[in-house]
Amino acid sequence: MLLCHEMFSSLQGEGPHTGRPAFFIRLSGCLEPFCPWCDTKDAWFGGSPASIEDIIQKVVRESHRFVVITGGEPFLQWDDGLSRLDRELAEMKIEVQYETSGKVAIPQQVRGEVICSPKYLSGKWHLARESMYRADAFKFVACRESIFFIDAFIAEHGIDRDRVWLMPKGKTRKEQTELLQFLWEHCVKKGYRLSARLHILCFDQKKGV
Ligand SMILES: Nc1nc2[nH]cc(C(=O)O)c2c(=O)[nH]1
Ligand code: SF4
Ligand SMILES: [Mg+2]
Repeated sequence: MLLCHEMFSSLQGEGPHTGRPAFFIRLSGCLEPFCPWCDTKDAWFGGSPASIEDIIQKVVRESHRFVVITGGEPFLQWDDGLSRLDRELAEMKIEVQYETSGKVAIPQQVRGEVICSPKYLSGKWHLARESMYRADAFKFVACRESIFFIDAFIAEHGIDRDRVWLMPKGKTRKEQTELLQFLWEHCVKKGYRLSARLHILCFDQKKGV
């Protein structure tokens, strides 16, 4: 069983697969330190139990070949069923992408693609050491105030810049658009990539998209 906050079909709004149709599984539960800008606070606690069979049936019914597993922090439930879901979707040749903060160690044996979005809070980064080695790409929620710390983190860890996406901080279309030009100019300077949060540009503050 997995504790699930919501499941929905939408477009992947963030990172390397932006614009791609996807089935989203938002698992419940996150851990401290919580991010004040979090747009999924409702997923921090609680959730409804869903069996792996039910989840797979939903993916099949919606005919999706691409599944995004997010949260909350999805890897909190790795040993409670997520490892089985990961294996079964891989066996069905359904592509899986994880969205994680990396605050809990990303399991080294995970088969899906892992997009890690490290969090800078109270003057430090909150990333498990193992997460650094397993992440396939890094996505940073950025704004004018945090850009210095993000650059320093990327340089310190020698992260390949082709694996770095900057994404504007902000829950509304207005906040997003105000940052895009600044972030793009910074990406050009540093050799990073830019990601909008396309679902917010498309749907603004609508839930479940
Ligand atoms: N459309 C859409 N794309 C997303 N990519 C990552 C999301 C997330 O909440 O982790 C997300 C989300 O919530 N919606
Ligand atoms: S790690 Fe993600 S889900 Fe958890 S509080 Fe931060 S933004 Fe929200
Ligand atoms: Mg989201």
